[in-house]
Amino acid sequence: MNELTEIGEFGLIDLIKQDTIHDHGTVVVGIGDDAAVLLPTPRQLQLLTTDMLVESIHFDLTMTTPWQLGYKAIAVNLSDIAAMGGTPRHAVISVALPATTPTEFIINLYQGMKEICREHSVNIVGGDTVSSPQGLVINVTVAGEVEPANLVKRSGAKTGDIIAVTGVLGNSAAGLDLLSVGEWEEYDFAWPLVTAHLTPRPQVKAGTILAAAGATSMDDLSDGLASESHEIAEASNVGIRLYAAQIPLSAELKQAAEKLDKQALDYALYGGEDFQLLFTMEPSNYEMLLADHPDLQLVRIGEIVETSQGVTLVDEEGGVQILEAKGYNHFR
Ligand SMILES: Nc1ncnc2c1ncn2[C@@H]1O[C@H](COP(=O)(O)OP(=O)(O)O)[C@@H](O)[C@H]1O
Ligand SMILES: Cc1ncc(C[n+]2csc(CCOP(=O)(O)OP(=O)(O)O)c2C)c(N)n1
Ligand SMILES: [Mg+2]
Ligand SMILES: [Mg+2]
Ligand SMILES: [Mg+2]
Repeated sequence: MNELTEIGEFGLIDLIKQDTIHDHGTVVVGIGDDAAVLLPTPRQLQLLTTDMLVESIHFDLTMTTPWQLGYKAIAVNLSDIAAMGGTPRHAVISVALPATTPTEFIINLYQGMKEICREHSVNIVGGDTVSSPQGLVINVTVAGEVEPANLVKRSGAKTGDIIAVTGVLGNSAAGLDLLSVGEWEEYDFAWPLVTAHLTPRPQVKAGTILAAAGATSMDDLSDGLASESHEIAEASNVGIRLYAAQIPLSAELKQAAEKLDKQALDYALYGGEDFQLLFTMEPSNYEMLLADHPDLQLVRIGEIVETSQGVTLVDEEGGVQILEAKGYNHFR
């Protein structure tokens, strides 16, 4: 059992099918028919999101194990459900595989996917498997649910709201740079950064707590703080003022930045793939949230201002500069 040519498409699907359903009550039909059949929770809004990972664009097989890649492919999608205040329920997974892919690779890829699905009780209810003439492509679609009152869009930020994040930023991008340079095992600061990049933890629990606490807008940080701040500013028709000194940077990121001759703050602003949540909230609600949830690593990084002020960054000396919307952008 070495290459896919030996077991074929259907043999592969049989291998994938095991351990995919956690919530039998909501899956009427899972893998094995023409479509999955799902039972939605009454009076909940249905969320549907999809993100694709393409070899050489989103991952490099010399830097990641298949298990880590599978974990991340699901994680980035759960992150988008989290950013709406929702709970992920079901996933469909499509893979385009070069025919020379070892069967072992696919098994490990799915083990990574199944691990994170187990952590979040997400059912894998279907997918598609095709051959690829060149490079591996993984597309995941996740369905989730949210109470109508807890839905958080990008568009609800109001002047006077605080803007905050759920954890440190920049680790993932620095991790990618360390992986690209190689020999990162030599540095004791590298591990949390490389881990943040290869197996990001989607902030699903935090997302539901923030939603219930009255977040007025929310977005997940896939493209970097600068870019996602602009997304919220535009969708909400507001301005945003961020304070460089308040942006949470890990000690490991600072060490890595020094080693790589880069600015730690630049990783946080423009790096992307941190998959923390960026959200806005009325200050009084935020104070209550902090008191009720010391378990969350929330950090206030700025405030919502008038639209005319645009999106700005206050530097450590108090100087105000326009924050460009640069970050990860396909095709640019
Ligand atoms: N090819 C596409 N066809 C239809 N909608 C798309 C396509 N690509 C992106 N979108 C939509 O555009 C919006 C922004 O996409 P994206 O930047 O990928 O969001 P996110 O950063 O949350 O993953 C989303 O509503 C997404 O569903
Ligand atoms: C080999 C490799 N090169 C570069 C990157 C960096 N990178 C690729 S895509 C991306 C942004 C996030 O991906 P995208 O498809 O834009 O996700 P979305 O915003 O739709 O969630 C970043 C930072 C990477 N992860 N791996
Ligand atoms: Mg997307
Ligand atoms: Mg996304
Ligand atoms: Mg993007």
